[in-house]
Amino acid sequence: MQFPSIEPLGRSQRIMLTMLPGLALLMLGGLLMLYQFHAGIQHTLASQLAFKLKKIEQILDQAQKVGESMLQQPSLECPVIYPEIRRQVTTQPYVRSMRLVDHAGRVYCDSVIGWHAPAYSQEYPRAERLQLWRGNRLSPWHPLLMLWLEAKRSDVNGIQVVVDSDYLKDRLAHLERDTRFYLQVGERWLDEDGGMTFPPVRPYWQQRSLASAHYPLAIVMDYSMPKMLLQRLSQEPDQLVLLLLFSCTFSWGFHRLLLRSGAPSRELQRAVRQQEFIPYLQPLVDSHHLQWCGVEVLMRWQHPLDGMVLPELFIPFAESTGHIVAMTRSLMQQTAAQLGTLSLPAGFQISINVSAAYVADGSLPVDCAAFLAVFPPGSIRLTLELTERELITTGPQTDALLAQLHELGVRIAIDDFGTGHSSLSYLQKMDVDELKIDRSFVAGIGSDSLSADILDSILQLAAKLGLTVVAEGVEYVEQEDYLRQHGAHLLQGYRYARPMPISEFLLRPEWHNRPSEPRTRPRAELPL
Ligand SMILES: Nc1nc2c(ncn2[C@@H]2O[C@H](COP(=O)(O)O[C@H]3[C@@H](O)[C@H](n4cnc5c(=O)[nH]c(N)nc54)O[C@@H]3COP(=O)(O)O)[C@@H](O)[C@H]2O)c(=O)[nH]1
Repeated sequence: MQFPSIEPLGRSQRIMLTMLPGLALLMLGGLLMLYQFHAGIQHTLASQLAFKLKKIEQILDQAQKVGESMLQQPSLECPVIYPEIRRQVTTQPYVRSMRLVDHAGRVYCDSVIGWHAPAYSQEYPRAERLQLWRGNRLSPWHPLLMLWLEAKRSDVNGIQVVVDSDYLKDRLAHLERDTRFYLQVGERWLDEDGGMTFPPVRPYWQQRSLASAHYPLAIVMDYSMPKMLLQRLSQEPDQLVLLLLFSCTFSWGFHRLLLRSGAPSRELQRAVRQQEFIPYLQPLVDSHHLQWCGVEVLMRWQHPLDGMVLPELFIPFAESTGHIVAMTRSLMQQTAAQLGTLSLPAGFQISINVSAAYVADGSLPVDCAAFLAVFPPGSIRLTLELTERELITTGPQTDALLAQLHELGVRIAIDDFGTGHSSLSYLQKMDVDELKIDRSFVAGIGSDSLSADILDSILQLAAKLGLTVVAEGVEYVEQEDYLRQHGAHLLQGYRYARPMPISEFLLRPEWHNRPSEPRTRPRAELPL
């Protein structure tokens, strides 16, 4: 027969679950950070473009001013104007040369060679406002920017004001390797190094441009956003570190929140699912040979945050809310699973505490049958300790249940016998096999005559009724001697061992039928 199975959330599942919100936060934060960096970079690029355009426009403004001042001269006859043209070219910044053009389209006056200029006006015919030249006859491979100003007068068509590309490239120059700037005039491009070239097509590089409102030119930049983002990240790692820390803290907080599911009742349900209620074993010692002959299974709560929690802190609440049934069932499953594979001494007693709620629940015989089925038939003595702490309803239903249990071979013990108000009435009304003398009576041996009298009466009563007597709380050899002499069958207490995890219990030598070290009562506690 199988126990109804409990499927707790595995450790790895729990870890995954707690990591998820942290990861989600990390991703969201990462995306936000990237968005913020992206927006910051775009803003910087836009300002750089605007700044560079402004600088180039300033150069052209200056060139225009110089050209216009020439066109306003009363006579533009070359011999007359030439000295002034030369003076302007040598004194004004940026302007490398100026050339006057007549209505026939010929350069008739050149700041470099005066009025003897042959008609080398091959760049002229298009007469565009702005032209990027590869060079001129004097310096064929040195790009020049020509600004054309129309004269609107009868003696001259206009003036070409030529700007040296060195000034322009200086304005385009940029230190960062992940961006390149170009000046675009018509179909031609001037790069940061002063070369005339198209921006190369590169994977993952993008282009952005800003056209001038005053001149037919644009500043174009190409840039690698992924590289710039990476660079930004490496320059400002603090944000990433902060985000990581924040995500970890968030995950950790969520983990704690998961463990503390709020209401105590839900906390118990969660702990049952996680199998946090684990069995501890305390040996039962045969009073005749003083050998370990059984165990009492005691519940401990292995709380993930609070550590090992003792039963008195949670059992009363679990009993009052009914959770004790699922908790005890889980304890029985774990005990059966861990002890069922061992070869236990014949008649090995396994005592389990059962609360009134479990008795009333009706599932006890099924769960006990499942427990017994794990062991070889007849190999163990399963004993259910019914505590006097809670009132167990006696009557036909309880009688039928006890009969069912007895049929299965399960024994019934009255725990903490003598402390409750109904000890004797239980004996009268219920078919009981064992009495467990409360440790307060054992503690009184040799020191408290009233306790000793009650103890004697319980022992005599049990003998008369033919019940097994277990004395709990045996700590000293004097108590042991007394109980042995007065007919207690089984002894339990710190004298032999404290409750311990099953793994530890199996390592103890006494388990292999070797007697434990005798422990004598300290002098101060010996009776006078
Ligand atoms: N319904 C259930 N009740 C349970 C379960 N497991 C435990 N309990 C009850 O909780 C009470 C406290 O139990 P615990 O802290 O485990 O204490 C047990 C022993 O450690 C203690 N003991 C044993 N020997 C000595 C000793 O020599 N000196 C000394 N001071 N204490 C000793 O006694 C407790 C065993 O009690 P009992 O069950 O009455 O035999 C306690 O009332 C448990 O019943 C559970 O699974 N379900």
